[in-house]
Amino acid sequence: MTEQSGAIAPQATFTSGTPVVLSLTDAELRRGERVLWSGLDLELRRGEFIAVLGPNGSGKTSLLHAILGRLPLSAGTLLIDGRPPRRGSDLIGYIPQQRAVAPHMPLRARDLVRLGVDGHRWGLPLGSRGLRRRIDELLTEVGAHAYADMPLGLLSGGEQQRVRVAQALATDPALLLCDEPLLSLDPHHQHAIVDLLDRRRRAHGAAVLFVTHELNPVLPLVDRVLYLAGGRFRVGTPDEVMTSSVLSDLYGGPVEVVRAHGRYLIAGAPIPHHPDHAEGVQS
Ligand SMILES: Nc1ncnc2c1ncn2[C@@H]1O[C@H](COP(=O)(O)OP(=O)(O)OP(=O)(O)O)[C@@H](O)[C@H]1O
Repeated sequence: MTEQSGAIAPQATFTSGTPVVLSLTDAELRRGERVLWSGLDLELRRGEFIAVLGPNGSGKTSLLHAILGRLPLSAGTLLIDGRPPRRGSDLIGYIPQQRAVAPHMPLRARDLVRLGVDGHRWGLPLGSRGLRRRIDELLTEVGAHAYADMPLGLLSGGEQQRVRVAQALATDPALLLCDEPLLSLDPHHQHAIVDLLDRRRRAHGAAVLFVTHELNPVLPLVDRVLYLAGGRFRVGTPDEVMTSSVLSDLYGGPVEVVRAHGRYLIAGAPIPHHPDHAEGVQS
């Protein structure tokens, strides 16, 4: 059984009158012959935080790619701020899954953030002084200014992740898509990244769709959970979804969920191997 931490109750930053940023209606996504999920109805409002959980291959990253306009739905509709998705939208900030950066790669932290600032810009480019100021502001916001001129490949995983967050915030997005941003970070760095995202959500009303295998580190922020498994899904508050009966139903086998001290302890989900998990245990 694995233990996941998180003790504070989430404080809603949105109401039913808050604008909807993302809406999926009767959405289906296929990859090849396989239906990853279907019949998905989901609305995400400004300031709302949804954790996306599910075993390997259940279609979590593919959902983000559909929202980014990289993968078309096979059925249903997907709207971002009322319009169909398109690549490079200023409305979306994206923190992709971490990949190793070669130490000799000449890209500095500020270069990566610059891609976020002017890679999206349609209008007049920022003057070089304005551009530098904006990049400095973003790096300062995430506490990464000290290593602005360091090659990315020489930064630690946690430092790189801060820089990726700065890049994702560059256009002041209404929607943040985060693909396992806490992977391989120690609890201190996990907390720092979660805190950055939460501050942005509260100060700017960004909605967050957060793909993760570990719910507890973000539990204080989570308004709802979208759990994908075996081509099916459940959406609801953590207490509605993270139950033995819901997860046993989704997995088609016995799963035990215990809530203790504001944490979920889960055992028995029949998942394929994942590097971050003990066998047979799932968040
Ligand atoms: N380019 C592709 N062409 C065809 N199938 C693909 C492609 N990329 C991914 N898939 C398949 O789509 C399925 C869903 O992949 P996806 O990466 O969305 O899952 P995931 O839930 O994010 O998994 P993980 O937890 O391992 O990151 C997988 O079975 C995968 O093999």
